[in-house]
Amino acid sequence: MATFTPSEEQKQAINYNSDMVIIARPGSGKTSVLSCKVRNMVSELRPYQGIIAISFTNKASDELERRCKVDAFDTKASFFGTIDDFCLREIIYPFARQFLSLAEEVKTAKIRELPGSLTTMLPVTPLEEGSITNTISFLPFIKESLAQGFVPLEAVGMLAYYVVEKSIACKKYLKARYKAICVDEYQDSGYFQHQLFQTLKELGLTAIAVGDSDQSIYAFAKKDPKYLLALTLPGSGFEHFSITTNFRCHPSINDFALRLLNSNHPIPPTNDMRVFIKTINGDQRAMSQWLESAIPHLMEHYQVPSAARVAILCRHQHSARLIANNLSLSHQLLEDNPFEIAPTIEANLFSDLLKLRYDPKMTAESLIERACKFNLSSNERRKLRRTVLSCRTCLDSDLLVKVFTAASDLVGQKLAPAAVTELEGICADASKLRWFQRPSDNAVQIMTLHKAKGLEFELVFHADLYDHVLPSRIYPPGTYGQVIFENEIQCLNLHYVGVTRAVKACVLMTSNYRINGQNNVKNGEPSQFIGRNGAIALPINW
Ligand SMILES: Nc1ncnc2c1ncn2[C@@H]1O[C@H](COP(=O)(O)OP(=O)(O)OP(=O)(O)O)[C@@H](O)[C@H]1O
Repeated sequence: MATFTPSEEQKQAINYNSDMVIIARPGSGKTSVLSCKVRNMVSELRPYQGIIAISFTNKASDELERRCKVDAFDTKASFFGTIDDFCLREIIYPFARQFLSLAEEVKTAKIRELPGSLTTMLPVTPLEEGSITNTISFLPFIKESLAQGFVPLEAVGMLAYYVVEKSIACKKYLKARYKAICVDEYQDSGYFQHQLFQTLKELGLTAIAVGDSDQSIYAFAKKDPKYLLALTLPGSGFEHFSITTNFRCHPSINDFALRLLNSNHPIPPTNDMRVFIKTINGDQRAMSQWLESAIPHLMEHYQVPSAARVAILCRHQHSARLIANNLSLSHQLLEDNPFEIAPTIEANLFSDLLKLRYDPKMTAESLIERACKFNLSSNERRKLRRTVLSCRTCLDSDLLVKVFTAASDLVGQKLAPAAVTELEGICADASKLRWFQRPSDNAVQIMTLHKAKGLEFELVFHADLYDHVLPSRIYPPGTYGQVIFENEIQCLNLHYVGVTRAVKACVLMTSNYRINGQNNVKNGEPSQFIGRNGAIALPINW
């Protein structure tokens, strides 16, 4: 923290001590601001109290936690994790039993994994359209799922809100234990997350929301920036702050990105333009060939010290895989592992324990804290630490048993055997274990734009800039011949997120052919976003 000297805007946001909403542009230091705020607030608390710090992904949460704990700072009984983690660990598991009958062993499951006898109980209205007023119609399904030992993942928010509303003990606990709630990436909040946030504020917790509606990219999952915007309206009860200076990107990248969103954003003349465009003759495979020489060349030119600071970002996973398969430079392709696709409590624990095996910087203590094991005797704590650390030191042949045992001990109950099916497959396959290893210093990072959210790289190659891909199109009946984009603003936000990941230079990439998700070769027409609002990238002709 010693190296962080806040700007005036950042200082104002750090020093304000009540309910607030911070609109933070890309690279404007929201993680730095949030960690400062958390540390300031925690200093005033008793040892058994803490702050709820919610991030969108475990990766973002780890980063916030790491920054808060710099110099062995004691964050007391604070909670760092995702909203689903919080709902399950702090609300549903401890309090739902008070008035709902739960099976002895309960595990989270996606609706598609539930037995048909349960899913037939779902009402016609999809769960994503659940609200306070129609919760009652979902209750028979939720109650029966719990009785049979399942918490339906899609209903976690609804159930948590229902439990908080019904349980006085839960309200008292949350009020006594936590003094504030900070939610990062609020633009990607859903309905019940927003309701819960407001309820915690009404309970007396200081409520802090941070986000940027221009980085909203999860509308397909029913997340909506309208909840963030509602907090900025007069009368919302939230003081509104903005932090606008982009400390990450070269000024020419920042101006280019802002011009994409706003046709009036001025672009000052520069002889050091850092947004480029390369049109490849061929498809994604030819793109890989060009990248073979372009990456080392631009790394040298911009003095990028390691290939891990270089990213190739794609709209779709199949494109990322295609580029990776044809790139002989050392690279790491970030793929969705099954634990990320269905982030149950068990899945998160397995994932963390496997990461701990390969990452010497991760501590057993951080996993114990994440599991909210605060009331252990020093003997119990030592024993648990040993069990967790055995996942790092054991032989490959013992990995499955060690991870399963450590996860069960962290949860405090033996996990259901069904939870280990994925784990078995992963522990037995060296190529799958690579998902959990830290990126090597000399591997170019290849991932989707969604995965790049919240990350930064010195050099970014932003691929998939094709018509039909970014933006994608829809063809409603009776609109033959018309060009209709599918959620153009979300597509634009995704492009904006991609460009603003770059610190030193960003290369936009398109090609005259493209291979689609069905492996068919199509004509590659350039994306409508290229040149949008007069944001002109410098062509690369070599
Ligand atoms: N006051 C400051 N002075 C100099 N550098 C800063 C300052 N604040 C933040 N930074 C740097 O700017 C970069 C972006 O900060 P951070 O990662 O916190 O941004 P962010 O707002 O979380 O970004 P995004 O929303 O795009 O993910 C980091 O490298 C950080 O160290």
